[in-house]
Amino acid sequence: MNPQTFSETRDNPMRETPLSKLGESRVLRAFMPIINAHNEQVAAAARQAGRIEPLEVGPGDDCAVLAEPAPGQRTVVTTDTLVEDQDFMNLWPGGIARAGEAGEFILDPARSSGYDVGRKAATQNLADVAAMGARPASLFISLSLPGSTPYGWIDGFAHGIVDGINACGATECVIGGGDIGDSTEMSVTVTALGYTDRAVLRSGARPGDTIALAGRTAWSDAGLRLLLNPLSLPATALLRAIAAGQEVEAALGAVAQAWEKKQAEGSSALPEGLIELVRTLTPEDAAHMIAVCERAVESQHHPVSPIPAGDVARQHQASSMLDLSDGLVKDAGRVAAASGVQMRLDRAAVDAFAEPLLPLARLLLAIGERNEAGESPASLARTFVLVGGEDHGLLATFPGEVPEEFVPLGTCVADAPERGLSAELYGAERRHNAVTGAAVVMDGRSLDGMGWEHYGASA
Ligand SMILES: Nc1ncnc2c1ncn2[C@@H]1O[C@H](COP(=O)(O)OP(=O)(O)OP(=O)(O)O)[C@@H](O)[C@H]1O
Ligand SMILES: Cc1ncc(C[n+]2csc(CCOP(=O)(O)O)c2C)c(N)n1
Ligand SMILES: [Mg+2]
Repeated sequence: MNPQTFSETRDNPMRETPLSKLGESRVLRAFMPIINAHNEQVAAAARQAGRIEPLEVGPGDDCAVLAEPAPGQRTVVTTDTLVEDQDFMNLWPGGIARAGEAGEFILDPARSSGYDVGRKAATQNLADVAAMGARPASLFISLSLPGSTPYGWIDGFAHGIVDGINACGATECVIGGGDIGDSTEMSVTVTALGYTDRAVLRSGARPGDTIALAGRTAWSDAGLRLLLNPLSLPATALLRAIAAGQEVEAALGAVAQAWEKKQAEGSSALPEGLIELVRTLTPEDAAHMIAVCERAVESQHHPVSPIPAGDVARQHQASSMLDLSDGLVKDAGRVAAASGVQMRLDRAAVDAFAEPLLPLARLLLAIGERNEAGESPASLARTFVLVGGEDHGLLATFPGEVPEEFVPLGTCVADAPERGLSAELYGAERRHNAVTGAAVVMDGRSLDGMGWEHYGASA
């Protein structure tokens, strides 16, 4: 997966040249046309639609000058940073095996390219803007990169930002400017601005509102787990061999040998669980499993947030909204805390999101993924849905009709009195509420505490 990334496949004579050999102004001279071409496209579309062009002054001066928003519009602003080895890796421990030309398997770990980082940086900031019920208007990009970074990385990054904007459907969003500077590690900070006539906050959810999700969840986390597990390489090589019709024992022999060669030291044997699993697979099963793996890794590298759904949610009177970056339970818990309600998730709806990930959960269990909730693929796939972050779907609550972009996931109920709501509001609900004081509940059990935590571990 993610084999030849954008910058690696493009014919660019400066591709391998380190930034330190080029200097800031030459880097910017090469980088800016990619940004300007995108801005020009957005401006042309605005002219054609009879809208005001978003940038009065684009990149090149001390500041950008943004066109005034329409009367009554509020400006929303957010910023987010991606750091090497915390949010992406230049070289991951695992990845998906590729087929070589002679039918052999290439067991090289995945790399995050500049293009991948650009896609992710754009999406995570656009999602925050959309989660306020706003339309993204502009991005500002700060790049801190070691001088050894090849120019191809930054060229790919610019294309990744532009493709990220387009893939998410943020059609009115321009790139207003940024900064580039030397650093010991790679880090990328994007600031995003957007406009709305009503900001949808986390604090507006009320008892009786329907909880619903637009876009994906769980996939990016499943992809992360594959990328972090070195055994994903021989495991996916086996799947490819079986999918291609190779006899299972022959495939096991060939992949075990290739994997042994690849490992300089340490244990190189294929896990028993993996051997057992692949012996049960038909070529069709293996083909399906590898397709699910590819989609998951693609979701980690290139998450796509349904940006227009943020505006739709606002128009459908969404009472609260946020993007899922840290996992359903953790992020729903933020709405619960801000709104003073309890979020009750519907098990069947959660399982419907988990179902397509079952083949990947089976594979991950076979290569040693720990699953505290039990050993079944179903419980691991459900865990991806509950704790998986970084797909940047939009989680909203609706007092009335749920727009078709959103899938219902549960209901807000009155909170326990000790968490802030009055006894009158809480009322009869208390008798049905098996877990008082919990923010997020499923099947009458508190799910609080699950999710991604910087400076901590993902539960
Ligand atoms: N260094 C900081 N200075 C000021 N405010 C901060 C700082 N770090 C975080 N915050 C604020 O804390 C809140 C939570 O930040 P966080 O980055 O978790 O946002 P989020 O939307 O929950 O996550 P994500 O950005 O992944 O969607 C935000 O309102 C943010 O503005
Ligand atoms: C190398 C590597 N390790 C771990 C992760 C997982 N991860 C990083 S940040 C985050 C939550 C959102 O963060 P923020 O709130 O800062 O947007 C998650 C789930 C990754 N992507 N890459
Ligand atoms: Mg957010």
